[in-house]
Amino acid sequence: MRQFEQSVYELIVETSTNLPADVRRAIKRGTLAENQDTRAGLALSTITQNIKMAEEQVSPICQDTGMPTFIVHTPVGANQIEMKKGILAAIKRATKEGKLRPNSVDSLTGENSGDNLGPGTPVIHFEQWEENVVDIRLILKGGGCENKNIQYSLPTELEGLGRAGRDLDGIRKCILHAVYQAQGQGCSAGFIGVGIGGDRTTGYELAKQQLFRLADDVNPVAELQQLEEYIMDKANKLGIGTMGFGGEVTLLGCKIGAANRLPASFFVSVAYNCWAFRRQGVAIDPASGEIVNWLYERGDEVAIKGSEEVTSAAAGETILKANREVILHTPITEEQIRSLRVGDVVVIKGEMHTGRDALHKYLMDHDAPVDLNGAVIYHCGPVMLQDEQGWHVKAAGPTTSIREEPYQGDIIKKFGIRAVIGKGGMGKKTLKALQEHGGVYLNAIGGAAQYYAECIKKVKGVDFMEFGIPEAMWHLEVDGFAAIVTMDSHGQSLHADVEKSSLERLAAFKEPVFK
Ligand SMILES: O=C(O)C[C@H](O)C(=O)O
Ligand code: SF4
Repeated sequence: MRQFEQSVYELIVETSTNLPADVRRAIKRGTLAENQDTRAGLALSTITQNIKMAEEQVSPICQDTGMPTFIVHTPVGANQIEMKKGILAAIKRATKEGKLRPNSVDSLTGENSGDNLGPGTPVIHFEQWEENVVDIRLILKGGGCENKNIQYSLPTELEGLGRAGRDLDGIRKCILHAVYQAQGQGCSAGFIGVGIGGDRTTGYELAKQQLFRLADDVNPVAELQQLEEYIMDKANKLGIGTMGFGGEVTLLGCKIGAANRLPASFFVSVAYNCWAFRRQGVAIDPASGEIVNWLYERGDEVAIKGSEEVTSAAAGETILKANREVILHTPITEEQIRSLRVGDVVVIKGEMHTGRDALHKYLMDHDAPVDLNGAVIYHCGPVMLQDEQGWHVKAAGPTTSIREEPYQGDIIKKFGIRAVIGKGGMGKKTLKALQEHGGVYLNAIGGAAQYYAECIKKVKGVDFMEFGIPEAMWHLEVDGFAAIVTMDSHGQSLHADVEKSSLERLAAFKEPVFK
């Protein structure tokens, strides 16, 4: 069984660091369909560059390596208990080596187990089959896109689309709405798996199972194939675009499955997956435990570059080309912030401090361990490794900022923070605080964890390690850290604008299509 554990370890590393070929092709199609000189086009170039960097460095594509979920088919008589032990050991090793972020958090105490093991994590589904091979598939789906999953109970009323009944047309409306409500927060352009029917639990399971289909397969059920094509076409007319920046490409894949339901229930469950769509699988010889073959074509066989060649790994360069570029040295003054407008590209040199859910809650009624006057807060939960020289950043992209909405405005004012970096945008309360205090919200490219890790030159220190690695407050020295102003100190928010215009576009699909 020792070899089995090694095989699962290889599966985990491959899944976390190398996007499979079908996903790369979908991203490449998206890149070619997007206007290169827009914010969305440039974000796609950054994503492309990040995918290459992760592959070359064998490091996580995104810092959020998600909830490891295994679907395992075993021959009759195979020892599933031993296999489970092998999977757990492989998870532990991959975490220790920085291929997975410690992501298993006690829901009552908030304590991070540190090794990705704990009640309910990882998720392992075993099923027997009559083949003489072990088939293991793994998906690493991050928390930000998981938060954008949605389940509808038909009939219902939907914003922009009106009544959705218990028929194919009602299902159509739910799926379009699911894409709309995700906006850029799940790191669009995304992939969706849809489960029609089942109960609340199996509906979501069915939705997630769809994500194991190939991105470019053809649905064997004719009406579902038709619906998939319709959704791909119309969702890409919503104008949400990559990272919610507006643009032509909002959805990269749509896979729909159906199961029977109870007479009283009619669920449509949607699993939203970010562009960092990490899933792979291996067939394993049950006797030796060795990998026989990979179940999805591996990414290194497909060049990811789009029409525009992205060659330089120098962070910042790609998104700088088309926009006004402003270099900010920390600490930042109010005057500098007031000169910034939505659409500007900012390049930060100096210090930034990470802070996410646990820290924001804490700072509401405690002092900060460092002076935050003129400071930059980065919504980020990095992957970190420690050796004799100290801490090293292995992956460090932004996390979804909206979770901090209840705290952010107050914290900006209390500590004199000037810039908040994250992704997906924030709400009205934060916008008001930015205006009153003189602050700015900067959108980094979600999932581009290698790209941003390269901008971090030094780890200067850390506070609150008791919150666990992702939630601790890391003090980082950065250079060339580029992000886009999407909320400024003059009351402008790109996120509010895109949300409004995409709702108007959604409403254009109100009339029945499938009778
Ligand atoms: O937890 C994270 O690092 C990011 C998360 O996946 C998110 O999208 O917000
Ligand atoms: S940060 Fe974005 S790319 Fe990474 S897991 Fe979250 S949603 Fe996916």
